[in-house]
Order: sequence, then C-alpha cells, then structure tokens
Amino acid sequence: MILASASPRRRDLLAQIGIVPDAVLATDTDETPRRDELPRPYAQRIARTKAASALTLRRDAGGAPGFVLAADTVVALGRRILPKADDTTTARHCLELLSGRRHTVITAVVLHAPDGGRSERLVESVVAFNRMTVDQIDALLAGGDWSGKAGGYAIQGHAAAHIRFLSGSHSNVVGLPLFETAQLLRGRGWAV
Ligand SMILES: Cc1cn([C@H]2C[C@H](O)[C@@H](COP(=O)(O)OP(=O)(O)OP(=O)(O)O)O2)c(=O)[nH]c1=O
Repeated sequence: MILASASPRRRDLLAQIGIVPDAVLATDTDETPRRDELPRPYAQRIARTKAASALTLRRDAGGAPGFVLAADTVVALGRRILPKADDTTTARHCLELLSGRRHTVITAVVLHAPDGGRSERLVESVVAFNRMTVDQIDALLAGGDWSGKAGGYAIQGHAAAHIRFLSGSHSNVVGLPLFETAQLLRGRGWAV
C-alpha cells in the first residue's frame, strides 16, 4: 500500500489500526481552492488529485499495482474553507473566527485498489470551540502545534483545552477517519 500523504498524523492513525504502508509518497498537489469552491467538493477534488498523482508516480516508477490511499482534511465555517495555517497570522485569524463557534471538519478519503477500482468516502465531524480570550489564543499560538494544520489548530494538541464539543469521528478531525477508512479497505478486499 502507498499512503499518498506527507502527514505524519495519517501514518500514525493507520498504524493505530495495524496498517503500515509499504511506502509514503508526498504529492506536490496545488491545494488552492477554486473561486467559490465549496468545502465538500474541494476536499473531494484535492483527495482525488493526491491519489491520482501517487498512482501516476508509482506507474512511472514501474511499481506493481497495489492500494493507494489519499485524504484531504478541511475545516469549514459554513460555506467558507479555512486555510491550512503555515504562519501565526493565518493561525490567529482562524482561531479568532473559530472562537465561540461550531464548525465542520470534512475529510475526503480516496482509495485506489490494485484491480483499478476506486472507492471514496466523505466524512464530517462537528467541533465547537469555547469562546477564547486574546491571552488564550496567544498561548495556543505559542504552543506551535497549529503549524500545517487545517483551520490553525490541532484537536490532538493544546486546542483540546478549548474544545467543548465534538460530534462524529475524532480521527476524522486529526486527518483520517479510521472507521470509514477500514470500511473502504475491507470493501476492496484488505483484511483490517
Ligand atoms: C483540524 C485538524 C487538522 N489536522 C491536520 C490533518 C491534516 O494533516 C492537516 C490538513 O491538511 P491536509 O492537506 O489534509 O494534509 P497534509 O498537508 O498534512 O498532508 P498531505 O497534503 O500530504 O496529505 O491538518 C490535525 O492534525 N488536527 C486537527 O485538529
């Protein structure tokens, strides 16, 4: 199996259910949303692109057919896609928007099977942040675990101290919904 993701979280989550990919391929996918693109179609498009790129890379390298798994996680505030935070300004902006509100975390999972078949799932969780003070947001930013995370926070990190509600899958928020991923794999003949 190839995991088409640079995310160490996805590797750890897969390991949690006993799956160790044979290779990890970070694809060079342009994750810029299209104009007026909505969160669900966006997550699906990006996950499909990551999977297709990994498939092409593997074929070009003459690799034998196998499973290719890709995912994309998006933090959505209504119809709005929050960015993946790569700097404190972006992370602060996200946290100010999320403070005191509920939002949706969407992960699109795409699985290519060795026989050429493809399966997909779109999984959603609802997360609610308590209202945060400026000092609390500053402390979260100082923690640094927001870096590279959709919406500028990590539920598995310091932000958990401010999350009062989660409905749905926790692993979905961290980057790979394990129950649904296991279902996809079983459906294509992988014994999970
Ligand atoms: C909301 C949230 C996101 N995240 C992570 C999951 C994803 O790794 C990341 C969203 O970006 P993604 O583009 O889904 O993934 P990535 O950039 O880490 O890796 P790749 O594109 O190579 O597949 O944010 C958390 O770890 N915790 C959280 O609470």
